Amino acid sequence: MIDIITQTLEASVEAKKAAISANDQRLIETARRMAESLTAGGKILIFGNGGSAADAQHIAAEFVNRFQTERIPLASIALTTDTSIITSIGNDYHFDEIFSKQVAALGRKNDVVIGISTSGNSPNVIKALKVAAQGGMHTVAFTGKGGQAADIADTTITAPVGVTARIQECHILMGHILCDLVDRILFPENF
Ligand SMILES: O=C(CO)[C@@H](O)[C@H](O)[C@H](O)[C@H](O)COP(=O)(O)O
Ligand SMILES: [Zn+2]
Repeated sequence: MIDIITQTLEASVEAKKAAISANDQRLIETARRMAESLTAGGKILIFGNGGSAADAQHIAAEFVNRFQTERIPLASIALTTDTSIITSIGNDYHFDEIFSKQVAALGRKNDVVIGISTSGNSPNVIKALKVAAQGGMHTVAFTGKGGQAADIADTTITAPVGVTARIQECHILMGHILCDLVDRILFPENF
């Protein structure tokens, strides 16, 4: 059993190294775009399914509350939390629309919209990225190796490995890096 633990650790480390070297420039560009949107009064909308829904909520909380430096709250909403909105859309229309309807209702031009999908193919994430793009929002896909989301989003942050759990471990690392970079751009006096 200890070998499983050791192998998992090694796989996670290797996955993160591969993800960072594949996305370092895109992370900097995305952080700049997020900071620009927030400075202009925009917000960050984030969504995904399962573990990625948890990641969406986790990252949105880092912006609204704080990450590592004391600073004003930053506008971010995870579209994965309101069960009345999600169940009514899923029940009255279709589960594929649970995020896109929220983007249509809440999103504004120049907001940054982040869709997280380890497969890159979840229909509700794809649909929401499309609606965001139609609304003039900047779209970012967090995926595994790519998928349909990569064909839609303005920027795709990949985790070039095949295991969903390893992809998610890369996503939350890169999500935290974005939080840190945005804070350093917006509040340089704090560093
Ligand atoms: O967290 C895990 C697996 O580690 C699962 O809950 C996973 O998030 C779910 O199967 C999702 O439905 C997968 O969707 P996606 O990441 O492919 O868009
Ligand atoms: Zn998971």
